Order: sequence, then structure tokens, then C-alpha cells
Amino acid sequence: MEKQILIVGAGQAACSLAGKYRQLDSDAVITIVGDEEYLPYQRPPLSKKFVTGEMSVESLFLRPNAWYERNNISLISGRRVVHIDRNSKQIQLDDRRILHYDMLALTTGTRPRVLPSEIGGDLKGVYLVRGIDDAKALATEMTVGRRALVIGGGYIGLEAAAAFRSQGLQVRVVEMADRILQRVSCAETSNYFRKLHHENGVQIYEGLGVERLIGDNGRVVAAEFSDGSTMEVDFVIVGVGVVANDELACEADLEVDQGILVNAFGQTNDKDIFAAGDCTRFKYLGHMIRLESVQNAVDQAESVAANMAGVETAYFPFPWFWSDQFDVKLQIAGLNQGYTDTVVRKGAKPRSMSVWYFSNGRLISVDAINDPRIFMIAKKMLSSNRLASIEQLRDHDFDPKSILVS
Ligand SMILES: NC(=O)c1ccc[n+]([C@@H]2O[C@H](COP(=O)([O-])OP(=O)(O)OC[C@H]3O[C@@H](n4cnc5c(N)ncnc54)[C@H](O)[C@@H]3O)[C@@H](O)[C@H]2O)c1
Repeated sequence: MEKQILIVGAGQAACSLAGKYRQLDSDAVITIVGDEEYLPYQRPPLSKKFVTGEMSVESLFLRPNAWYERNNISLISGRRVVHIDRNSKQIQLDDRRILHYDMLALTTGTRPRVLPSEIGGDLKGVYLVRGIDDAKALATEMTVGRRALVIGGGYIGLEAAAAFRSQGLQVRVVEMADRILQRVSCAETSNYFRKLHHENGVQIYEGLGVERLIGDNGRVVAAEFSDGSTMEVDFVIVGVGVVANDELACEADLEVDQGILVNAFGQTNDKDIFAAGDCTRFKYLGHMIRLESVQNAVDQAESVAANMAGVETAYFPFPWFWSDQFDVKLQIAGLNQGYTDTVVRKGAKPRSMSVWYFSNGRLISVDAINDPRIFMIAKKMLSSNRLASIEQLRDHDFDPKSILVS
């Protein structure tokens, strides 16, 4: 009997895992089950070029239909897995179908946090940006002059703000924390993006919470804030973070803690159940992290595929991210979690700069803003462990590349 490989969740990690597994085992039966009706697709453009109509649904697909056929990978779309029975090694779908597995991979991703209905989170005109259907619904609001309120000044909120402003809407962002991007960057990077948004006509309010959204006939028309002020709005975009889809794993008695806990091989506490991508939480440089990025979805999934196929492959991530806002590209190498010092350097081009993050004297991460050269250098430094020091980087005549060529 061929080995049965079942993958639950049909996003970037699932696609990478299935493709890699097939390269290593031409006989296994590989099945992906996903609850969306689309072929697995890339999410980063949703809050950018997809919502502005510059990309079609088809152009989001990670692979064409023919790829699944050619690689003999079955895709069950539009179906949820509702139960895992670890004793009989079976999963149950929401149409009552039962599928057997020899090895199971969970690539269930995350979902956006929602605003509670008590404060108006369920009013019409309040949108999340997670899937194609969310972004399609949001795109219907794209009319010049309409007043958008963005709740949350993280990447989702700021990218959506930039996309909507560039299409001529009036955009305001409200961020509960003291500054935008506080969870992911230092004050200098936040300052850069605050200024960029202001220059482009987006109003940002920091340190302000949303008390409630006010509806009229079931549709949002205004918002009331923690300082007692109110604002009329035509629609609202909510980008207040994500939670891991780990309930299925939890119900199956797998270890979860704000994500499915996996070891360096992507294995859960059941030796035949693995997990990869945004839904996982694992140890990285002494911290437990969830790495919500395309890089992690691809690399971790490929390492998991190898382990499932019996080729022992420990995963050590080299995290990198990017964010496009207006004409600015932020590229991030490494993770700045637990940083103790930063060095800010001006870039060679106007409006370019980089922020170098250190933890107790050791370089851990770099934000490169409109500076792809520095991003490449930082990536190489961090992956080869040839790291520039704080003193070197404080000297603005020092070329970081010299570390790599010496
Ligand atoms: N370019 C990229 O890498 C990219 C782009 C989009 C999304 N993502 C990822 O998608 C996920 C979701 O993004 P996100 O921006 O929603 O999450 P996030 O956690 O990065 O940002 C959410 C922001 O909302 C704020 N917030 C929370 N509750 C609030 C409230 N009630 N009122 C006002 N502000 C509130 C938080 O302080 C935070 O700044 C993240 O993992 C993110 O990294 C990445």
C-alpha cells in the first residue's frame, strides 16, 4: 500500500510541503484539504495590488491546476476538517467523509482577530483582510473620496491605508499603542512610516483606542474613540493582529500554546503529525515564536516534507519579510525580538535608510528601507554569521559589505 500523506489547510505552506514531498517520494498518495474554494494562493498582495484591482484572482494562485494533476496531488477544496482521530489515524471532513492518513501535516495558518460585536465589529462595512473573499468585498469600497477608517497600525493596516489613499480615498488610521508598528519595529522605523503616510495625506492617530463603532440600519457610519471623540466613516478596515488556527490540534490533544508546538523537525507531540507555517510555534534563539511570513511557510514546510519522507532535516529559519507602502519598500532580515540597541544609518539614495538591531552587542536584525543592497548584505551577514559590530556600524564611512569580502 502506498503511504497516505494528508495535509490540512491549503495555503503557502501546504503547497510547498506537497511539492517537496512529491520530489522525495513518487509513490505516496498526497491529499490537501482546504476550506476555501480557491486553489492555494499567495496572501501578501491581498492588502496591496489585489485590493486596488491591479492583480486578478488567477494571478494570486501559487500553482495552476495542471501542477496538482501533473504531481498527482489531490486537492479537496471548500471542505473543513472537523476532527482528527489519532488512534485510528483518520480525519473527518465537514461533509462526514473520513480519510485515513499514515502521516498528517497541519498547515492551518492564522485568522485575523475580529472586533467584538458588542462594539460594532459585526456591522456591515467593517472588513478584515485575510482571504480573497475579504479583499474582494473590501475592493467594492474603492471609490474616490470615501472615508476609510483603518483600525490597527501594523503591516495590514498601513499597507491597506497606502493602497486606499493611492486610489484617492480619505484615510485615517487609529493605533491603540503609543506608535504604529510598535510590535515589529523600533521607533525610528515607526517615525519613517508615520512621516511617509502623513506626506501622502493619511492621518494617523496613535495611543487612541476604539470605544465602539456606531451603526445606522446595520451599517457602520461613525466611530467613537477612547478620548471621547467621534469620527464619521464610510467603512472600516480591521487589522488588529492574528490568532493561530490551532483548535483542531488542541481538540486532538496535541500540544498548543498560541500556536501548534513543534520541534526543530516540525513534529508535534505525535510522531506522525507534523505542522508548518504560520500556525506553528517553536523555539528560535531562546524565544518561543510564531513566524508569520512567506519565508517561514516555504522553508519550514520543505523541511517538514523531508522529515516526513524520512530524510532528517532540522529547520533553522533565516527570517525575512517585506512591506510595500506607497513607493517605499521595507525589507527586514532577521528578527528583532529582544533587541537592546539600534544603529540608524542613512542610505545612499534619498529617502533610504537602515536600522540595525543588536541584542547585547550581537547583530540580530536589519530594517532596510528603500535599500535593497543593504538588505542583501544583511541577509548574507546573518545567514553566514559574519556580523558587523555596533562600533563599525556607528561609523558612517564604514561599508557593511566589507565584512563579507574580507
Ligand atoms: N508585509 C508583511 O510582512 C505583512 C503584511 C501584512 C500582514 N502581515 C502579517 O499578518 C499578520 C496580521 O497583520 P496585522 O497588521 O493585523 O497585525 P499586527 O499585530 O502586526 O498589528 C496590529 C496592530 O493593531 C494594533 N491594535 C490592536 N488592537 C487594536 C485596537 N482595538 N485599536 C487600535 N489598534 C489596535 C496593535 O497595537 C498593532 O499595532 C501579522 O502577522 C503580520 O506580520 C505581514
